[in-house]
Amino acid sequence: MAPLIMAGMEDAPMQAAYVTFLAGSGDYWKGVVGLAKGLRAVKSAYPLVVACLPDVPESHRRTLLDQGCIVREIQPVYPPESQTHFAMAYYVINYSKLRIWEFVEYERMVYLDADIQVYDNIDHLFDLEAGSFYAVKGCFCEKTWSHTPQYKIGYCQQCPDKVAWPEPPLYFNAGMFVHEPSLATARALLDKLVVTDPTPFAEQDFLNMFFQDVYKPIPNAYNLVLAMLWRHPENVELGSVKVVHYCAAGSKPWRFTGEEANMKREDIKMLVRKWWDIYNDESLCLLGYAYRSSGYVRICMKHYGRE
Ligand SMILES: O=c1ccn([C@@H]2O[C@H](COP(=O)(O)OP(=O)(O)O)[C@@H](O)[C@H]2O)c(=O)[nH]1
Ligand SMILES: OC[C@H]1O[C@H](O[C@@H]2[C@@H](O)[C@H](O)[C@@H](O)[C@H](O)[C@@H]2O)[C@H](O)[C@@H](O)[C@H]1O
Ligand SMILES: [Mn+2]
Repeated sequence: MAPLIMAGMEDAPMQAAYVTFLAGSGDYWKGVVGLAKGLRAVKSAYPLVVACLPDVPESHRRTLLDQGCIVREIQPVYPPESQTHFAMAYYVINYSKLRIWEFVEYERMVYLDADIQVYDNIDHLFDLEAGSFYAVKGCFCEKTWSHTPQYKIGYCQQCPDKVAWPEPPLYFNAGMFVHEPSLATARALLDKLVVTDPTPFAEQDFLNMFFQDVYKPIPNAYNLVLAMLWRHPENVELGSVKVVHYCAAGSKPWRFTGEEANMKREDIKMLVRKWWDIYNDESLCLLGYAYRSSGYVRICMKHYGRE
């Protein structure tokens, strides 16, 4: 039987949204505020959903609501007990990202880490063909990968011809990806997680394994992992980068000191300044932006003869 489609529903816009993840009472909320303002700056047509763990303070949630975010509390997801040492101890909380597959009010979501900024409109990602998992290929050259066989032989998928590696599966950075929420997928992820030993890159390793057969790489411009600037500068065209991922050690703009390795580079300092320009731009606050972009301001200015 043909699905019931109400008149006019056949061309209803797809329910889609950007989504990020916020945990703890630390300062990552500043990353989310920056991201919300950055998406407004590039005139994105989609909202930003924030999947918040219960430990995110009310004051931080209020700030995100004031920035027009849709705040959704999620319950934590923990990996099975193990002796695994994560590349970063706090990576254990990142498994909670898996909850975003439960946001089934959306057909399509673009996930962005809170330490990401969007500098060019990427709304077209929502129109990618359904059925695949889209993300940008990671890089194995940083010391954080020293536990892996590919690091030990100097293999990286960003320069696959440099050192031979027999048919490696492609591996994405899980700071940004396009996905399709589904309760069946959410269930399958959690069922698989309970029987999968944790590994150093936590949910990033797990997602790569789970979506290995449907993963489709998208260009580096959609998730510039900062280490690419010094590890594979030949693969980076800074002028055409759409999304910057401040994941290199010491590069989080809201706690930037410039002390860590590579943080005195001019391109890094420029990208951190760019992030702050957006974060500090009052015109991108929800209220200012809404009034300015609606007719409201024009009516007021006409009324007071200031148009
Ligand atoms: O204290 C924390 C640590 C991490 N995160 C979230 O988890 C994501 C992944 O952590 P992070 O970006 O630091 O990992 P990286 O990409 O730098 O390896 C962050 O972007 C945040 O969205 C958070 O909300 N609070
Ligand atoms: O929990 C594991 C994390 O793994 C990823 O971060 C890492 C990793 O990708 C390394 O490849 C890089 O060397 C490193 O810089 C980067 O921070 C994701 O960005 C993050 O969201 C999260 O999934
Ligand atoms: Mn990140």
